[in-house]
Amino acid sequence: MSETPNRLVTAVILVAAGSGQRLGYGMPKAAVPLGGETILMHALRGIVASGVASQVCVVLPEGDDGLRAQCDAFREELADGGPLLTAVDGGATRADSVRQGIAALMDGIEAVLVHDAARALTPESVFHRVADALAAGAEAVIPAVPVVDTVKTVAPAADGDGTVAPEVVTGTAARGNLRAVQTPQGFRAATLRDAHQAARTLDPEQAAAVTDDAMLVEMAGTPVHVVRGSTQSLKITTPLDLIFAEGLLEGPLGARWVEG
Ligand SMILES: Nc1ccn([C@@H]2O[C@H](COP(=O)(O)OP(=O)(O)OP(=O)(O)O)[C@@H](O)[C@H]2O)c(=O)n1
Ligand SMILES: C[C@](O)(CO)[C@H](O)COP(=O)(O)O
Repeated sequence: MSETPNRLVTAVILVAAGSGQRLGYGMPKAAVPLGGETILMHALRGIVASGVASQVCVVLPEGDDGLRAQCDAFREELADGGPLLTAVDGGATRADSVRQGIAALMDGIEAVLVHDAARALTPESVFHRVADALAAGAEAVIPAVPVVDTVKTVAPAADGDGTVAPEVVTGTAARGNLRAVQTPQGFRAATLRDAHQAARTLDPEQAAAVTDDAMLVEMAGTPVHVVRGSTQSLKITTPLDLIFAEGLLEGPLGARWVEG
């Protein structure tokens, strides 16, 4: 029978410095209320409950005293023996915010999980699958779920066709090979550091096309392994997503639904 290898000393970088434009609440998304707490607090509690982290490094909107106070209060709430909770200011892009988190990692961290605060309801089991794959020897691990829609590529319609519709289909992706990728994304600490260091040489157009940390590791030619994600790890991006998230918390049984 195979045994689960010992987990690596792990930090979770929780990126929460986004402005939440698409949610449209007029405040940073991490501060938006969800089931009586903020999105930030749901994300933080989920990470700590998973037990994978020796350090949690929260990356906040610069100068947001309210969210920083929530982190300070949570630090007090954590029992002795809980993870070190560090709070730092974020940057202009998600990748900049991740780099701010990397700079604040404590000595001795062997693995890093980068997690979106926007995926505030991620089940503990997903953290475990990512951490266990790293412990088993992977350098990079991402959680993902199968794509349920048919996905096509498009291009602007040629002159004349635009009177009918603005775009035409150029191809249909093979759905069996497609995965919708989530967070937490896990990496050996050196692998993540090197990938983000290399990303500093990208031109602005290339940098804008980088939408997750795994892409940077892929560019370095490092294999990125895939474990099962969860539909409960939805990224709260639009007002409809927030309605779904409220529904998960306030379901008919009055309990948080957990999809392992
Ligand atoms: N400069 C940024 C941009 C994003 N993020 C974080 O990255 C995650 C994914 O980003 P997204 O869901 O796009 O959040 P926002 O940038 O806040 O959303 P929007 O694009 O609608 O403004 C979020 O947890 C967000 O807080 C961050 O830490 N720093
Ligand atoms: C990292 C991510 O959550 C993986 O799906 C996603 O790419 C973040 O995208 P966003 O546009 O920054 O929300």
